Amino acid sequence: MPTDSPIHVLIPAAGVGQRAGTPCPKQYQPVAGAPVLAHTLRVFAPLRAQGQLAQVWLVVAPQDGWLDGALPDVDAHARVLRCGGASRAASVANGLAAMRQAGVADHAWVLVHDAARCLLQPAQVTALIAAGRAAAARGDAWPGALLALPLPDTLKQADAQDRVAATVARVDKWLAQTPQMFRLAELQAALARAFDGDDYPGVTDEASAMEALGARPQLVVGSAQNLKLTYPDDFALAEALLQARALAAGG
Ligand SMILES: Nc1ccn([C@@H]2O[C@H](COP(=O)(O)OP(=O)(O)OP(=O)(O)O)[C@@H](O)[C@H]2O)c(=O)n1
Ligand SMILES: C[C@](O)(CO)[C@H](O)COP(=O)(O)O
Repeated sequence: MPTDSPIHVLIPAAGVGQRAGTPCPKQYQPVAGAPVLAHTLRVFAPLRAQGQLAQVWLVVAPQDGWLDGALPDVDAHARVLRCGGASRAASVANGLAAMRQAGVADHAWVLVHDAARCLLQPAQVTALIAAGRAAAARGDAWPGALLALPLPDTLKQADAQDRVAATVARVDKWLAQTPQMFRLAELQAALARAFDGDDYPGVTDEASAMEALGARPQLVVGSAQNLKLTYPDDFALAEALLQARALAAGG
């Protein structure tokens, strides 16, 4: 299979953001002057303009009533798929099926990226793409790669009462981030294999589904700034980081 297959981005954005406690689904919450999702889409714009990316696909919930108001120009940045599912994995699986129906090749690369990680930077995407292609070029079975962060803190294992049961060696532990890069048909097959008729138990990211097939995706050092906005405090941090970047860029 060609290592230089077209590269697509798939952004699952069909969650409700329950833990964030925002008045709207967190991907539509304004941060530093724009909805979280607008910042996320903006990361991929220069890569598309340079021809590194073929298309960005955005998965929202079928009943989403926020997108058109929050991002009236979304069609300029992404093809919108209103096929979100009950879980992140279901939204990704539905998005992949829609991409294939739309004619995207089986061997195309797909970079799955959380809408809620709006602090990703284009250089990290470029590094990930290089690692994914290198995995294919060296002949890895089910080649792929993901951004991740070596664990920066001491890791504790808890007992049922939240007391420390053990200190776990952290030298080989990483925190998975997104984007995660795999070939479309291989990721689709991995998710189909994980489906139990209702949901995708144990599939908390794309790599976990691929690992169950036997894949050994390449870990690529991301950044602590590539955080997933999950809890209320995360929004103030994102606001500060985005404003600092705008200032540094002279904006
Ligand atoms: N059914 C779902 C659930 C999540 N996501 C997306 O997957 C990403 C990561 O998920 P998470 O941070 O857990 O988002 P939510 O599910 O919205 O958050 P919560 O679990 O707090 O409700 C988000 O961009 C979210 O919109 C999705 O597309 N479809
Ligand atoms: C995919 C992910 O962002 C990798 O860290 C994470 O697993 C998503 O978890 P969530 O609980 O669905 O937010």
